[in-house]
Amino acid sequence: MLALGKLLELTLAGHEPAAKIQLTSEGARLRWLAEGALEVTPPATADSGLDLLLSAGIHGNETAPIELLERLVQGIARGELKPQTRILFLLGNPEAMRRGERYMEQDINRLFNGKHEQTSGFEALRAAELERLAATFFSKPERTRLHYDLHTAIRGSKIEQFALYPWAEGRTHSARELARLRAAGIEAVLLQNKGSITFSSYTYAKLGAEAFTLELGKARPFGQNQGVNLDLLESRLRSLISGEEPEVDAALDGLQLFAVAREVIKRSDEFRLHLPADIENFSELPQGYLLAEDIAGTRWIVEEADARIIFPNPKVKNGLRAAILIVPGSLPAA
Ligand SMILES: O=C(O)CCC(=O)N[C@@H](CCC(=O)O)C(=O)O
Ligand SMILES: [Zn+2]
Repeated sequence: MLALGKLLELTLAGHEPAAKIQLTSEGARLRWLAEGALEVTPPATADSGLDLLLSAGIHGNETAPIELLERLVQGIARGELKPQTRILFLLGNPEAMRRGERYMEQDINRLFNGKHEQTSGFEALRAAELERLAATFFSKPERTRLHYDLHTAIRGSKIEQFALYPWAEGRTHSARELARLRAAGIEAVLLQNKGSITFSSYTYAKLGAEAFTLELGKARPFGQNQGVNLDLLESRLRSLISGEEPEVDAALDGLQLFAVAREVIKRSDEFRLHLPADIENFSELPQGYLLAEDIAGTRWIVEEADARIIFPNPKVKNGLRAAILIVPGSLPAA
């Protein structure tokens, strides 16, 4: 196997490879761009016109998606997986990956869309670098741009694999992309209705990519991901990469759609979230339920019918999202 196929090993060891460019026997080019960043260019005669950004490890302890990207990189480096797409593999937060932590000082996934300019430190620099790498990768005109930012969640979930679809002014959510996700095993999609500071929001809003955060199960350490079944996603990614994607059924085939009702923002150290510690994502909350309390008598009461909760986390820093209240959603009529 080509040495650059060991992207995860290189990244965990903090090693810069001596040879930055290697070619597979079929003529695909692997180029190491920076720590945790590998670009794959197919032979010109086999280029389908798709630019595919696959990122994982934006949160360092979310290892199942990192292991998935590792299998894809190794498949390409061994010549088993023959790319017909340009691909950028990004391992988001190498230092946090080495330590098995979600982040070191700051959550990188709250530092995009310019947020990194308002702060300093390792993660701010890395967010700026990730934006640069993505912007350069997606700078070629007249190509199709697709970004999957792969994550696992802190807690269990009533819906195991789901996606968050960013929002941007003047753009509509694509039914075809939703069908593609459904075919990859995604069971539900949360349609965002305002801009955000996550990586997928950046590539969607600023770089014109179709972009998604994918939540693929519960976060566990390296080597302990037997409970996270990524077979369907991996098989669809392989077929996308090799230019053999099966026809995507236009029907969404049971895909559940949700909309954001409200983001619960933690304002102070007095913030209290009134949920059991082991509550699962997508748990339903009754109308009238006192969800949270914060400084100066602020009370978050569930007013929406059929509301559910995702990503409840009272430990986030003040000013950040401590939960999302969601309701059933739909695509606007075509
Ligand atoms: O389990 C949790 O509470 C968080 C899981 C996670 O890291 N989710 C992403 C979602 C990103 C998005 O909103 O698109 C995050 O919080 O960064
Ligand atoms: Zn994550």
